[in-house]
Amino acid sequence: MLILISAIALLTGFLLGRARAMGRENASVRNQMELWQRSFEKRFYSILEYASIGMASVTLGGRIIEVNHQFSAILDYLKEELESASLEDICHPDDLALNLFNIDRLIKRFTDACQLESRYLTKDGRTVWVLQTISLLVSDQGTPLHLIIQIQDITERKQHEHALRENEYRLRTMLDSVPARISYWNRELRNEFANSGYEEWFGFTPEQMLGRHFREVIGEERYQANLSHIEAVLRGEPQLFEREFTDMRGISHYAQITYQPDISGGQVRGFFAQVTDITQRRQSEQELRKSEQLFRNVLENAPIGMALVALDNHFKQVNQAFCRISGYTWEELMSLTTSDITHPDDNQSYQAIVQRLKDGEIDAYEIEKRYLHKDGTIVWVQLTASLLRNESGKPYQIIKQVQDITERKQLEFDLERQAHTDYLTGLANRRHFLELAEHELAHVRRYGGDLAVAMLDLDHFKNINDTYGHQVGDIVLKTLAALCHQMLRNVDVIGRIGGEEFAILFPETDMQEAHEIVERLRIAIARKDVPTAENGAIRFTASIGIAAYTPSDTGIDILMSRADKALYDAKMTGRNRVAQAESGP
Ligand SMILES: Nc1nc2c(ncn2[C@@H]2O[C@H](COP(=O)(O)OP(=O)(O)OP(=O)(O)O)[C@@H](O)[C@H]2O)c(=O)[nH]1
Repeated sequence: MLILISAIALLTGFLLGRARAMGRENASVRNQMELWQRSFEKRFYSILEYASIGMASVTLGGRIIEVNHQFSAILDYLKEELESASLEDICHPDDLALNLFNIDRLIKRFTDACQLESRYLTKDGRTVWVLQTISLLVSDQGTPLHLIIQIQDITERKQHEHALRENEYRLRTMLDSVPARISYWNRELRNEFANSGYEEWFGFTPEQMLGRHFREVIGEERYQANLSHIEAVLRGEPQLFEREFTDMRGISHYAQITYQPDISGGQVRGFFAQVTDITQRRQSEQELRKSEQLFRNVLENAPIGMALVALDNHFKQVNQAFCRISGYTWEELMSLTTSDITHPDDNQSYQAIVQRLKDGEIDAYEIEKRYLHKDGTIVWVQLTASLLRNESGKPYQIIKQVQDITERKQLEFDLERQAHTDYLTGLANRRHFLELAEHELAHVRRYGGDLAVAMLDLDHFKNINDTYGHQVGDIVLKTLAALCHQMLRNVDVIGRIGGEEFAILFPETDMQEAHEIVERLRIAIARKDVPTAENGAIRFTASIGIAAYTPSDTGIDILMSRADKALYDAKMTGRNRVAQAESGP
């Protein structure tokens, strides 16, 4: 009501003042005025009471005298509750001081009214943002009477503004944390946005970038270099290119640049620029290329064969040395697998070890194996294989290094043969014969079966030597070896165990069979002509003792010594004959 009265008082005061000034102050006018005053009173009362703006009449000391409906509605109070409250009760504590300061300025007449956004508290403590106008009501004499406070609820707008600011803040924080320079340029090439990345390279903060021309930011030279891309993006064509450049600190970078047009309604309004530092990527790409080149060079020029093989055994890459070793061309090998060139006898064991590698049981292996050269010959190789894994540790290829060791292998075989063989006759030497015989005896003792041994000694060999010479004696020895080879089975082992002493091992043979065989051999020997240069053909004979295995032959020496005894008997009973050993030691 006081607001109303105050407003009417102001208005009637104004009208009466005007009437006085016009010199027409008389009773009828005064009456008329009072009528107006009453009429206004009624109309303003309803207008102000139900105005959409909250209004309050407040004493100069801050006590609320009267509020309209909207004022109490905004603050969620009953009108009566507010009319006994003070400004301190409803102002937000953080805004109270400013409000009191402004009221003080009004009272001191430094200003007529003050408008500001301020926070109030509702009855239940909620914060309400209002647009607040405070004005001072003064008497005719100019004495301050009351304060009139008008408030408009702007909480929703403030919340939107706050949300917008939050979003902007988040977006900028996000864009500032992106490891790239991001900016927006309008058609006039003036900057409208830039993240903080530009400062490091070009020396401009995002704020300093705003409104600057593209040329000014990146410099004339770079601007000219990029002009064709700028023109293209302004035609609506997205751009992607790379540039090497030095930043303001003298550090050189390799950058990938994208320009994305901002098109609206078919018109290019501007473009987004994104500059990504790809220096490290470029360096690692270059290093990778270098190491790949190096690897290729090493592979190609390596003196040993090298091959990259897929897990399905297909060749993926081979060098010249590998082609030489295998006899196949690069193209041929690319359609072959390692099994295709592996000797069939080695393939099974080879595949087994490759499988262990693929299964991750082992990371590398080294073996000697046989390849089949394209021309069908056997190539012995020493092969070293290592598993290659991808970045996630999964096996994906095998790298193989292959050395041709055929010559070395041949030498080894020759040496081994020499170590086992009698140089004159080519038969097994004493040591090797004993090894084989011992092995055979162990087999029989374990699994059962027959085994016989014959000891053979040339008769009066000394006479042959003495009569025809040592050379003829050698020929006789070789002739005997050849005859044995000719007449005995492949499984029989023949050894020269002394000067003119020989031993023959007959696996799976009993005494009777052995006897028949050596008897035939004895006859053949006796009938064999040995041609000599000076004396025509000569003949020689041999005495043979045989022993068949019995369980009491616990070692080959026992079995052989029984055969030796029989040989002695054969010698003693006239030579050129076969004698059987008694069974048992
Ligand atoms: N030509 C030649 N003679 C050898 C070789 N090794 C041993 N002899 C000879 O073989 C002869 C063996 O003679 P003896 O042990 O007396 O036996 P033998 O003359 O055959 O008489 P019996 O065995 O009793 O029939 C010796 O004269 C040896 O020099 C050899 O490699 N070449």
